[in-house]
Amino acid sequence: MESYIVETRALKKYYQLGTNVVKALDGVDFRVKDQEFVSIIGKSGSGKSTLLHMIGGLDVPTEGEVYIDGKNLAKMNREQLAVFRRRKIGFIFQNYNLVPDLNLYENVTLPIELDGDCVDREFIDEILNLLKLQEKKEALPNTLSGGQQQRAAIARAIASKPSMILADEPTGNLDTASSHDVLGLLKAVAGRFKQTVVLITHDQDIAQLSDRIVHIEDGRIMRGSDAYAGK
Ligand SMILES: Nc1ncnc2c1ncn2[C@@H]1O[C@H](COP(=O)(O)OP(=O)(O)OP(=O)(O)O)[C@@H](O)[C@H]1O
Repeated sequence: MESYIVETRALKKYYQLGTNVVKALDGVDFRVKDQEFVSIIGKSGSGKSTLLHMIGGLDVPTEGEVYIDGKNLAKMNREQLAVFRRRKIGFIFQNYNLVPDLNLYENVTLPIELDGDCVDREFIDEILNLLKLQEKKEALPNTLSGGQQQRAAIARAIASKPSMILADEPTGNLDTASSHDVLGLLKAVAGRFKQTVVLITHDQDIAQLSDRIVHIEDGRIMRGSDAYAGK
């Protein structure tokens, strides 16, 4: 049987708003193979972020299960889930989330330091080289361009050597040229370090850079858009 690094089964997330129920996810079976680069594409409000949050263990489903590397997230306690998130997953968000008082290098190594781990300086240098940030190591975030800040956020996500990168609209604040630049680099770096990438976008051009595109609409994966569906 094929094994997947990500597998959701009949995943549902409902929000009760007054007398209304918002079905953010309504029965999602989503699978990702190890080292795949998958884009999830869909309109605003279709459920993309909700799905990514469930995969990353940032939120709990109303029904259904999430398996990462064959492990059911619902079976983990808080502590195990926190360790799982830190070790396995690198998150990249649209607004970079860099710490303004720390320079680029310090931002990139912060999660490793917080985890009490040793910083692998050679590895960090290699990442910064690949992301074309070597010259900017000492720079504070507010002196960097949007593209540079997002590349710094990518470096930070990769620095702790997670097996999977979850990226929520990482190019949402960038112009077209920078978006392609950043995405191309993310793809190259993830390939180099054998990382799986799940990326959310509403931009068809960006999605084209991935190995596979999954369409989501009204909390459901559209028929035929998941290449593994029915297998
Ligand atoms: N905490 C919440 N409480 C109530 N409704 C929510 C909550 N979070 C999300 N929703 C609703 O769930 C649906 C899916 O939201 P989600 O953020 O996953 O969409 P999205 O596809 O990521 O949208 P966008 O592209 O605008 O970020 C939307 O209708 C949203 O309003």
